[in-house]
Amino acid sequence: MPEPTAGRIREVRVTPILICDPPLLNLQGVHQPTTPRTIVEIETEAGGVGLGETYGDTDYLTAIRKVAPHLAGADVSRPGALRSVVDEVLGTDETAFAEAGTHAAGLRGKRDLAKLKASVFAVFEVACLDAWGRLLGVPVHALLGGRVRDRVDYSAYLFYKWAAHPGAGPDAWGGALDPEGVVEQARLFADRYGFGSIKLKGGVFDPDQEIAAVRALREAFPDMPLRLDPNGAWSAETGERVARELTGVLEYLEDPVAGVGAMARIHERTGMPLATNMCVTGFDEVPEAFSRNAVQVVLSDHHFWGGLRATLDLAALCRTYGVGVSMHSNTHLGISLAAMTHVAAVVPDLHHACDTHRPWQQEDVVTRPHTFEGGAVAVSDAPGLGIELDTDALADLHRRWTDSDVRDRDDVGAMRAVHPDWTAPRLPRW
Ligand SMILES: O=C([O-])C(=O)C[C@H](O)[C@@H](O)C(=O)[O-]
Ligand SMILES: [Mg+2]
Repeated sequence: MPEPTAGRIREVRVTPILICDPPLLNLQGVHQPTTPRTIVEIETEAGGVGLGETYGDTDYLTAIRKVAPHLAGADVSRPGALRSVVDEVLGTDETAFAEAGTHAAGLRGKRDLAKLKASVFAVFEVACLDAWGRLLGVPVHALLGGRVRDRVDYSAYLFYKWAAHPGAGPDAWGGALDPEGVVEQARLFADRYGFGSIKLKGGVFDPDQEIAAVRALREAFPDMPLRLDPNGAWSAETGERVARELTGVLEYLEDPVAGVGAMARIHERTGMPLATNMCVTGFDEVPEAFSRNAVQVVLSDHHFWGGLRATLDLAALCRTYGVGVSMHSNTHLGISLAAMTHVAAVVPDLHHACDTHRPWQQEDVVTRPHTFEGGAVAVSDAPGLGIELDTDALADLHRRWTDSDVRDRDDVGAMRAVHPDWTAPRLPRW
C-alpha cells in the first residue's frame, strides 16, 4: 500500500498546446490549421504524475488555470472532493463562458457556467484517476468498476473536406466534396483502421446531396451501420423529410434539428432513432428530453458531462429509461482517447461504436499513440490510463501555441480564408 500522504497533490501543471487539424467542414465553416487543447499534469507527493486533456479555448484555459493552484494538498484518491473546489473557485460568474447559447465553433449544445464547471472538473478528475491508478498499480477502468470488454469499438468519422488548407500542401486524406469523395474517404478509414461503422458529418451541403452521399456509402458498405449528423442545421420539415428518406438506411440520425420539441416530433412521426450531443449535454436537460422521447441515443462525452464517474451516471440513467448511450468526440489526442476508452470499457450496455476524431491527428503527446485494429482500441490493463507523456512533444506543441496568436477554435473565421464574406449560418439553414 502507498504511504497515506503519497496521493497528495504537490503540483498541477497546465499546458496549452496547438495541434494541427485538417480542413474538415461542418455547419459553421471549417476547422482551422491548428486548434487549441489543454494538457493537465497532476504531480503527487510520491512523485507520480496523472494526465488529463481537454479543450484549450480561452474560457476553458482561464478557468482551469484559475482552479489549478487550489488543488495543492488535495488527495488524488478522492477526486469527487475536487468538485466543490471547482464550484467555489469559479463562483457564480455566469459570464465566465464568453458567449451564451450554442457557440459558433463548439457545436455541442448549451453553454453555461454549470457546463464550464463540469468541464473543468472533468480534466482534473481524469488526471487524479490516472495518478491514483499509477500509485495503486491498477488501471483506471478498475477504479471505475472494472472493464466489461477488452476492446472499444470506434466509428469512422467522415467529414466533407478540402484537399488542403489554403496555401498548404495536400494532406494524407485528399478532398471529399461529393458522394464519390465521401466513399473514397470511407475506404481509407476502413483500410487503415478497420472501422466497422461510419458517421458522416453533415450540415455542409444541401440535404439532398448529403442523402446521396449516405446512399453511396450504403451501396459501397452494405453491412455497415451508418449515421449522419448535420448539427441541428435543418428545419423541422427538412429533418422529417430526411428522416423518412433514410429510415432503414441509418442506424440513427444525429441532431437533425435544434431543440427537444422538434427532435421529439421527428421521432414520433418517422420512428427514426435520433441521437444527440446538442440538445442533451447536461443532467438538467435529461428529464424533459427523456419524458418527451426526444432522443433514443445520448452521445456522452466525459469532457463536458463532468468526468468519467459522471459518464457512468449518465449511462445508468439511460439504461433506466431505455435510452441508448454512445460517445461524442471533438478534435483530441491520446490522453483523451485513453480516458474515453477506459470509461467506455466499463459501460455495460454500449451498443454503438463511439465517435473519435483521433485518426485526423498526425501528432500526439503520448509516447506510444493508440492504434485502431478492426476499428477498435484495446483496453489497457497497465496502471492508470496506460499512457506516458511525451514531454518533448508537449514542449513542441506548447511552443507552437506561444508562437501563434490562435487561442480559440473558430470554424467561422477559418472559412473566411476562402469565402471572405462568410458568417455563422442562421439556423435552420435548410
Ligand atoms: O458530433 C458532433 O456534433 C461533433 O463531433 C461536433 C464537432 O464540433 C464536429 O462538428 C467537428 O469537429 O467539426
Ligand atoms: Mg453530433
